[in-house]
Amino acid sequence: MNTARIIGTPLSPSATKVMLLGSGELGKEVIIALQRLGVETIAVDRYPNAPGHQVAHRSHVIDMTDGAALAALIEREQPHLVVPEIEAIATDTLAALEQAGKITCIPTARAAQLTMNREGIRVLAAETLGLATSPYRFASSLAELEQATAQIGFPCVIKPVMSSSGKGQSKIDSAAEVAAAWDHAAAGSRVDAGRVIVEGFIDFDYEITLLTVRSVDQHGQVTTQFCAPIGHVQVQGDYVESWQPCAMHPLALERAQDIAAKVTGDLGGLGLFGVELFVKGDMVWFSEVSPRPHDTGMVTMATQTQSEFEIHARAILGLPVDVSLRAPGASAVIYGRHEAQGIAFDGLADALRVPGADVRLFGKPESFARRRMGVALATASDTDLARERAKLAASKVTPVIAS
Ligand SMILES: Nc1ncnc2c1ncn2[C@@H]1O[C@H](COP(=O)(O)OP(=O)(O)OP(=O)(O)O)[C@@H](O)[C@H]1O
Ligand SMILES: NCC(=O)N[C@@H]1O[C@H](COP(=O)([O-])[O-])[C@@H](O)[C@H]1O
Ligand SMILES: [Mg+2]
Repeated sequence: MNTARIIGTPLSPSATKVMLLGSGELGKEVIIALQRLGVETIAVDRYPNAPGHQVAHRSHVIDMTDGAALAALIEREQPHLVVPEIEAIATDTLAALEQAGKITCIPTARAAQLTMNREGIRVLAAETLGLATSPYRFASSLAELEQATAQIGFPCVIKPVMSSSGKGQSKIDSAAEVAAAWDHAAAGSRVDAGRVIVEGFIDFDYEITLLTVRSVDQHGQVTTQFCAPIGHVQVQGDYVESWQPCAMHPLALERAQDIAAKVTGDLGGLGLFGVELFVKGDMVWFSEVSPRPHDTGMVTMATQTQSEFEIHARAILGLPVDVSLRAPGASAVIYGRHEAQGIAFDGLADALRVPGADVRLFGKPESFARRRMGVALATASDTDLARERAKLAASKVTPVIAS
C-alpha cells in the first residue's frame, strides 16, 4: 500500500524537499512543476547557473560523479527524494545510501545504475527480459572492436557505454571505419573512455518514445499508464524534432506497450520513463530507456493536459496523474550555433507569431554550435501541420553573439 506524500511548506521545518541531480532543460521543468505543488527544490549540476539553478529554491555546483561529494551534499540537504536528471552520477553512492535507508531515489537507485551504462540496461532487456533488441557486442579495445564489428556485420552503430545525446556515436559501413569510430567514442564518452557497444543497424520505418508512468492509484497500488506515442527524428544521435501522437499500426502499439510495461516493471519505483523503440511495420525493437523525462517528450508541454514534467512531479510524490492528449503537436530544437558565453536570441517575436507556436529558451550560460539552447513547440489540427509550425518557429529564432 502506497500513500501520497503530505506536502509541507517550503523553507520551513515542514518542507517536502526534492533534490534534482542534473538541472538542465528537463530538470528546470520538473522543478517548476514541483514548486507549483509547494515542494522545496534543490538543483544540482556540474556548472553554475544551469537552467534548473535559475528556478530552484537552492542550487549547488558539484562533480556528481564524485561519490564522496554527492554523499556529503545529500547529508547536508536531507532531501526526501533524490531525482536523477542525467545519467552521469555516482550511482553506486546512491545505491549505498538507498540501501542504508538514507534516501529515496527516483525511480530506484538500481534503475539509475542500470541505465547509466548501456551494458546494464541492454543485458537486462535482451538477456533477462528476452525483449527484441538490435544484435550487440561489447568491446574494451580497438582489437576487440574489430572482432565485434566483424561478428555483428555492417552497417553497425558504435557508442560509448556511457554517453547520451549521441555523444561519441558513429554509424559505420565498413571495417575501414572502425578505428575512427573507436577514437570518436573515446572522445565522446561520459565517464569511462574504455568501453563501447556495437549494435547491428536496425533499418526501422520510424522510431518512438513511449512515455510510461508508474504512479499510485486510489487503492494505493502502483499502476502503469502510457502517454500517446511520440515520433522523432534524430541527427547524429541527437533529437531534432518530435511529434505526438505518432500514428502506429495497432499491433506495433500493443507490442510497444508490452515492452515498456516489462522494462519499467522490472526497474520499478515511481515516476515517468522514456522508453525508446524502433518500429518497422508491426515489428518493435527496444532501444533504451530513460528512468526520467525524455528530451523528445518536451513536445508534451504543448500536447498533453499534463506535461511529462508535471506527470513526473506528481507520480514521484504519490499523487495521481493524467496522461491524456490535449491536441496534436510537435517540437523542434533550437541549437546555439555559436561557441560563446551569454549569447542572445533574435526573432523571438516572429517565432511567436507562427500560429499555435510557443518557445522555451533554456537560459544556458554558454552556447556551443550543437548545444540545445531552446525548443519551439506548436499545436495544430494534425501532426504534419504541427511539425511545419514548430520547425518554422524554431527557424525564426536566431542565436546571435550579444553586443
Ligand atoms: N542500432 C541502431 N540502429 C539504427 N539506429 C540507431 C541504432 N542505435 C541508435 N540509433 C539511432 O541513434 C539515435 C541515438 O541512439 P541512442 O538513443 O542509443 O543514443 P543516446 O546517446 O543514448 O541518445 P539520448 O541520450 O538522446 O537518448 C537513436 O534514437 C537512433 O535514431
Ligand atoms: N538526451 C538527454 C538530455 O537531453 N538531457 C538534458 O540535457 C541536459 C544537458 O544538456 P547540456 O549537454 O547542454 O548541458 C540535461 O541536464 C538534461 O536536461
Ligand atoms: Mg536515446
